[in-house]
Amino acid sequence: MSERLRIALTKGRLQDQSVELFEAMGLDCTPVRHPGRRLVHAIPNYPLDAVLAKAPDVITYVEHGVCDLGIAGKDTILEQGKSFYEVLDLGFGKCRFALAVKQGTDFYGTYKTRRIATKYPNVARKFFEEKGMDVSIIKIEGSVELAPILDLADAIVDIVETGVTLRENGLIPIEDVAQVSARLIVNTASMKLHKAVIDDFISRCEQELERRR
Ligand SMILES: Nc1ncnc2c1ncn2[C@@H]1O[C@H](COP(=O)(O)OP(=O)(O)OP(=O)(O)O)[C@@H](O)[C@H]1O
Ligand SMILES: O=P(O)(O)OC[C@H]1O[C@H](OP(=O)(O)OP(=O)(O)O)[C@H](O)[C@@H]1O
Repeated sequence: MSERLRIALTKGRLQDQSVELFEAMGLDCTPVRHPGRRLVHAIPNYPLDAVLAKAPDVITYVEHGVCDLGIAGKDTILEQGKSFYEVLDLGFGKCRFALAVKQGTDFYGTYKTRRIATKYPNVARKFFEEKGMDVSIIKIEGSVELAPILDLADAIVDIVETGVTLRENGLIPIEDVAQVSARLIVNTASMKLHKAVIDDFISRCEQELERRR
């Protein structure tokens, strides 16, 4: 295996668990554990460079083929589309997309066009299209729970993990939209060009995931 692969890791919540997975697979992740401000790190004992990127950019880098592999949440994958292979559910970063409203709101009991605030407009649009409901989507960049409080929106579609953020802001989930967890994704051309090393990487991942079951 002479060629080196490049993997884009989602910075933030998924980063530590990605590194723990790699270490359990036998990869020396010392450089990624102490990144400083560096964004690219060579794995010394495996032909792999790890790139630290924001979630939507992980998808962009893999789709463009400048990274062969990526780890991204299913939330980002559902939002951004997928012209890549999604090969493994990595079993961490578990949360869900939910539709949530202010406590006491009868969301379905009106004929008015509902206003939906979300960081994930494509996911929200598809969810309501499948219900045949006409809604107005308002894109928010974060702390989406503010939108119903400020009366900008009738409901939100957002990630829920423990439910604490909803609860502390007087909101309740009324419907699940989709389950979310971290996924391993692969560029379609890389899968052919670097088949041996990518197969090796995937099978190491699978062995570790199997051991965890
Ligand atoms: N409670 C949670 N809230 C948000 N994302 C979560 C949660 N639990 C797991 N995740 C996963 O972690 C990924 C990265 O989330 P993280 O909040 O670190 O970055 P982000 O959504 O880009 O936020 P920020 O812009 O604040 O960095 C999400 O795309 C999702 O797949
Ligand atoms: O159910 P919980 O465990 O409370 O987690 C869910 C919250 O975490 C995420 O927000 P994040 O911290 O990423 O900040 P953001 O809203 O600015 O994206 C998400 O958007 C929810 O607000």
